[in-house]
Amino acid sequence: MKLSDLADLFPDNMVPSGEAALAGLSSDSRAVGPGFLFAALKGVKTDGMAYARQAEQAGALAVLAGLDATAPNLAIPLLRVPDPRRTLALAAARFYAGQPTTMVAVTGTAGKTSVASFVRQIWERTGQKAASIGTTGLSAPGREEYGSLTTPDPVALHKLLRELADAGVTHASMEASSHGLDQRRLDGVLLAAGAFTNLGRDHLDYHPTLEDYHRAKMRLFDTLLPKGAPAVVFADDPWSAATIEAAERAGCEVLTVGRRGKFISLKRVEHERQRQRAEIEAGGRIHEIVLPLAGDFQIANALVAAGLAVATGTETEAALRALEHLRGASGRLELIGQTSAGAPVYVDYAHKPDALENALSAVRPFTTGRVVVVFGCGGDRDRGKRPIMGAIATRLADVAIVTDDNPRSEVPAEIRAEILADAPGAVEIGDRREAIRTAVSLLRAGDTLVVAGKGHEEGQTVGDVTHPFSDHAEVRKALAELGA
Ligand SMILES: CC(=O)N[C@H]1[C@@H](OP(=O)(O)OP(=O)(O)OC[C@H]2O[C@@H](n3ccc(=O)[nH]c3=O)[C@H](O)[C@@H]2O)O[C@H](CO)[C@@H](O)[C@@H]1O[C@H](C)C(=O)N[C@@H](C)C(=O)N[C@H](CCC(=O)O)C(=O)O
Ligand SMILES: Nc1ncnc2c1ncn2[C@@H]1O[C@H](COP(=O)(O)OP(=O)(O)OP(=O)(O)O)[C@@H](O)[C@H]1O
Ligand SMILES: N[C@H](CCC[C@H](N)C(=O)O)C(=O)O
Ligand SMILES: [Mg+2]
Repeated sequence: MKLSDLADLFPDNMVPSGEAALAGLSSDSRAVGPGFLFAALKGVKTDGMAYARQAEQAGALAVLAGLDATAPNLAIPLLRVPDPRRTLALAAARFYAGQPTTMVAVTGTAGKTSVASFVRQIWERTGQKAASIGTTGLSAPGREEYGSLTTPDPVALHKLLRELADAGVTHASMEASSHGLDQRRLDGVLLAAGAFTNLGRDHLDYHPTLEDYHRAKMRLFDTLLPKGAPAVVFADDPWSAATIEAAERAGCEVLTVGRRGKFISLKRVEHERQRQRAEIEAGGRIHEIVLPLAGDFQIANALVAAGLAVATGTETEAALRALEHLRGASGRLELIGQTSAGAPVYVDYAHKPDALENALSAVRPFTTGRVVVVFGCGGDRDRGKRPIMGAIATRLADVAIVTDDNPRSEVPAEIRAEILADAPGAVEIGDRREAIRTAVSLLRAGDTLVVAGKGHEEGQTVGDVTHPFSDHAEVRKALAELGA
C-alpha cells in the first residue's frame, strides 16, 4: 500500500503520489520506522507534534495532525485533518484490511470484561471460532495474551484483528472503554452489534461530568454502529432510559434485556451459593437455566451476552443453554478457596463504587456470619471515588480492611486516608500481602471474604515500578499457611 491509497482520508491535503510503500503507522515517534505515517496526537500529557521531527528522522513519510498544527521545520508533508485520532484509526483499518466477520463491542462502567468473555464462550459453545479482547487481554483459539489496556490503541487493534481473521476467527467480542471510545481507538472496527451494561461513577478524572462520561460511551451507538444495527441495552440501570433514547436517536435497533427487558426478559431468580436458577422469557417462550456463577450482576452480564449472541445470529435456545456452561472471567467474584471452617474467599475486580457495592451485596445472601472485605484505591485515578468506596465498604461489610491497590505516583498513606475519611471503624493495613493474611486469619465458620480491586492483575504498581503481585496467589498462600 502507498500513502496515496489513503488520500481520501486526508481531503484538502496534497498527498504526494509515487512515493515508497507505506511500511506502517504509529502515534508514537519511538515506534516509527522508515516508510511510516506518524500521527502526531494531542494527549493528556504532551502533544505528539513535539516529536514530529524525531519521526521524520526515523524515516516517516508524512505526519498526520490536527488542523491547528504547524511545522515550519518539517521537510515531509504535514497532513492536517479535523479529527486525527479517527483518521489514524480508519487508516489502520485500511492498512491491515481484515477483521473477523462478526464483531461486537460492549460498553458500560461495570461488566464489560465479563460480557465480552461470555459472548465468546457462547459462540465457542455453538461451534464458532471466536475471540475476545479486553482488560484481561486476548483470548482466542491457541492464543491467551495478557494486555495492558481495556481497549488497545487502534494500530495494535487493527493489526490484531487482521491476525485473528487470518487465523480463521470469524467472531470477536471486545470491550469499549470510555477512554477507548473517546480516543477513537475503536473507529474503523466493523461492528455487527453493540451493548450497554450500566453507568456509575468512574474515570471522573478524565471525563468532566457523569453526563460527559455517558456521552463518550454513546459514541458506540451514534458513531460506530452502522444505522439499524442492534444495540443491546440492559434495561434495569438508572441510565438505561437515557441510553435507550440515545441509541434510538442514533437509528439503532434497540433490544432490551433484564427484568424490564423485552428482547430477553428475566422473570425470576433463585440464588444458591455458587449458582443461580433463572426463568427467562425470550423468543416467545420461557427457558429455565442454571447459571453456574454467584452474584445478581452476573445474571445481568449473562443476559447482555446472550442478547449480543442472539442479535448476531445465534439461535435463542442455544445461546441460553450455553449460559449453563459459563466460566466467570478471571478475578470477577472468583472463588479461590475456603478456610478449614468452610469460609469462602473471593477475588473480585471491584475498583469503583457500584462494583464494590454489587460484589459485597452478592455475597451477603449466603453469608451467615460476617462479610469481610480487603480493598484499596488506585493512585493517579479519580480521587472522588475513594471516600465513596470507604462508605460502601463500612456499610455493607462487617469488617473492612483498607489497604493499597496500585499507588502509582501517589503517596499510598494519603490514598488510604482519603478512603478512611468516610470509613468509620475500618482497619488500615497498608501492605496488601499482610492485609490479605490478616483477613484470612480472622475468618470463622459462616464468614465470607472478598479481596477487591485487583482481580486478574499480576502486578502492583508503586511509583514507576510494577512488582509481581497476585491476589489469587496471596489468598492461596494465606489459606495454606492457615492450614486450610
Ligand atoms: C489517559 C489515556 O488514556 N492515555 C492514553 C493515550 O495517551 P495520550 O495520547 O494521552 O498520551 P501522551 O502521553 O499525552 O502523548 C501524546 C502523544 O505523544 C506521543 N509521544 C509521546 C512521547 C514521545 O517520545 N513520542 C511520542 O510520539 C504519544 O505516543 C501520544 O500519541 O493514548 C495512548 C495510546 O493509545 C494510551 O497508551 C494511553 O493510555 C495510558 C497508558 C493509560 O493508562 N490509559 C488508561 C487510563 C486507559 O485508557 N484505560 C482505559 C479504561 C480502563 C477501564 O476502566 O476499563 C482502557 O481502555 O484501558
Ligand atoms: N453488571 C454489573 N453490574 C455491577 N457490577 C458489576 C457488573 N459486572 C461486574 N461487576 C463488578 O465489576 C467488577 C469488574 O467487572 P468486569 O471486569 O466484568 O467489568 P469491566 O466493565 O470490564 O471493568 P473495567 O472497566 O475495570 O475493566 C467485577 O469484579 C464486579 O465487582
Ligand atoms: N482500567 C482501570 C483499572 C483499575 C484497576 C485498579 N486496580 C487500579 O489500579 O485503580 C484503570 O486503569 O483505571
Ligand atoms: Mg474490563
